[in-house]
Amino acid sequence: MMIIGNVLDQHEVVALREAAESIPYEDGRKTAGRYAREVKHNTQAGATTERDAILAKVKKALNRHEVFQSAARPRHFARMLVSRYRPGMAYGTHVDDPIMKGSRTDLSFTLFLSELDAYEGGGLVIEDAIEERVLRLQPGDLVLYPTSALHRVEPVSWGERLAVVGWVTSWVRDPAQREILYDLDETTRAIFDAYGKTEAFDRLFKAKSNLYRMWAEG
Ligand SMILES: O=C(O)CCC(=O)C(=O)O
Ligand SMILES: [Fe+2]
Repeated sequence: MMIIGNVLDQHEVVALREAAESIPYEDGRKTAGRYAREVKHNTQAGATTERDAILAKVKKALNRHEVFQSAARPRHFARMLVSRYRPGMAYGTHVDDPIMKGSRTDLSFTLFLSELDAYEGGGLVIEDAIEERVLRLQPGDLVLYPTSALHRVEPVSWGERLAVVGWVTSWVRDPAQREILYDLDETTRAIFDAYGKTEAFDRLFKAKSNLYRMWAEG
């Protein structure tokens, strides 16, 4: 699990939030699986060109974001939604579908759009083996988490919570392998910054690239 700050800058967040405020929403149960449907009480933007323009901007921001790329290694986005919670809405404990629109879902993300003082409640709660984490992030910040995790959205008691949620099919399916590649990205960058493109750098970068190729699926 990872929090990635400033995926959108303040200017971009305001523009996307305003766009998200003025499009039509429909019952979120439309895209929920058999059991998740029982506990999903929210709305999501219907398929309009305005919604698609919002999602395209988010996709572009994620594709140019080095940390997101290094952590998620997206092959593509299986699905993206603009979601809206108003008072009384919540999404109870569930797991997301393993396959969406014919693609395996490896990682889920929530990109928060609303100001923290624009709603009460609405924390994203993610369970791991040891504890539950409650996340309520600043607009423009994103949490990336394994799609395998149980999670929920706490009831919104006041205001409005807007977010873009999405699912990534990763080139590298195994989280342990993704972590090794992420560490090697960080290390190669640090060695390059400190010593430049030395022979040792070339050898390390070659090893990283070869591991990536070995593990990449598709
Ligand atoms: O809105 C969120 O933070 C997560 C929503 C969610 O779990 C889902 O749409 O499957
Ligand atoms: Fe979910």
